[in-house]
Amino acid sequence: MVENNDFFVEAVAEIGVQQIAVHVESATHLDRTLSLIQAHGVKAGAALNPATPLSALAYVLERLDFVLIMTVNPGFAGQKLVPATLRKIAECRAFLNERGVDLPIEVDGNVSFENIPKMVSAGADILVGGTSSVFQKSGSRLENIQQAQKAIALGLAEREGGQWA
Ligand SMILES: O=C(CO)[C@@H](O)[C@H](O)COP(=O)(O)O
Repeated sequence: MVENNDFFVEAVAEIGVQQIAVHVESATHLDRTLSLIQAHGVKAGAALNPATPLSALAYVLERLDFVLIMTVNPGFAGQKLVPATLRKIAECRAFLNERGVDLPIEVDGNVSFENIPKMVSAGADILVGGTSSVFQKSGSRLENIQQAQKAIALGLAEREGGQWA
């Protein structure tokens, strides 16, 4: 999470990223910053901290390419999942569906092998692989990715079973 968003959008877009998420908590003019991101040909997302309600998305839905639900309070790696965020992922999917909006939901924070199935089952489509999975020290990068893929498959099967429906 950064402040001075527009400065970082310019700097990060220049290095050729595919998507940028801006925190609604640090955006003075969220709609303007999302437009700025898209003007660089980059996908624009709105990030919500764990305690920020989904209603913060209501008037930027038309601008969004994805939603980012923070599942820890941003700041550093190695934190424990904030439990309410699992429910929030499912509620975000319902919030979008109710408004006829089909956007991918990204999740960031303690995306571990244990949490991935729950996150995917709840509706997460994009996972940030940090120290809890892809960069976990106990396995090689390849082993970690394979384990993450198995966890994703489990979550997708649970999602189809309709646990959160
Ligand atoms: O930056 C953040 C949280 O502030 C995250 O992107 C973490 O870095 C993800 O890593 P783990 O939660 O898996 O340690």
